[in-house]
Amino acid sequence: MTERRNVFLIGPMGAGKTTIGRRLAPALGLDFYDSDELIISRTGVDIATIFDIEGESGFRERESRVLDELTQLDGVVIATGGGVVLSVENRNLLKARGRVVYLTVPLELQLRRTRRDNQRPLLQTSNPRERLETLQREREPLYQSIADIVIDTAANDSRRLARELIEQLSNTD
Ligand SMILES: Nc1ncnc2c1ncn2[C@@H]1O[C@H](COP(=O)(O)OP(=O)(O)OP(=O)(O)O)[C@@H](O)[C@H]1O
Ligand SMILES: O=C(O)C1=C[C@@H](O)[C@@H](O)[C@H](O)C1
Ligand SMILES: [Mg+2]
Repeated sequence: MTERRNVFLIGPMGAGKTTIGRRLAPALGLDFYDSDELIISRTGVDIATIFDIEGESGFRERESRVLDELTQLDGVVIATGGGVVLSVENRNLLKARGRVVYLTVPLELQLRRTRRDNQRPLLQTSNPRERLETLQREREPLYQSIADIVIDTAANDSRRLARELIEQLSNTD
């Protein structure tokens, strides 16, 4: 078990990692970071552009560097990218340096939540439903393998979800 106060939010696109992390951090008196947003602000371009120029592997390298840096802090909530669990090094860092919260979301809701913006290059396909299903099949065991807490976000109210999460975190101190 980690000595750090850190909380790491993992889960697929549209699970609400960014949305809930923003609420959770001030409520816990911790600082909030979003790894996707940090990558965007450091490179000065959006994630789709990074995928275009460097491929997914270039993005994954950036993501691993940012994750290593952020998880060395103490007292942070980090909203990770949906694919962060693909690398065993990332999974080990997350497991060792904080408590890991896996946010789950049913497919229909996930589709609805991700439909609005086109910033997610992996969903720029003719069949986003199939893509989300495939990604989830591949990643579900990886999310589960490092999760300390699993929360279903289908209740659809981020304020209540943040409260529920604070409760669960205090029970697993
Ligand atoms: N609990 C919720 N209730 C209603 N809407 C939500 C909830 N959580 C997230 N949303 C909405 O779903 C969309 C996606 O949420 P968010 O960006 O937080 O997901 P994410 O897990 O960070 O995804 P990504 O991995 O792509 O960064 C946003 O428009 C957000 O407002
Ligand atoms: O699920 C994924 O692989 C991704 C999720 C987003 O958070 C971003 O990190 C990027 O669009 C890739
Ligand atoms: Mg996010």
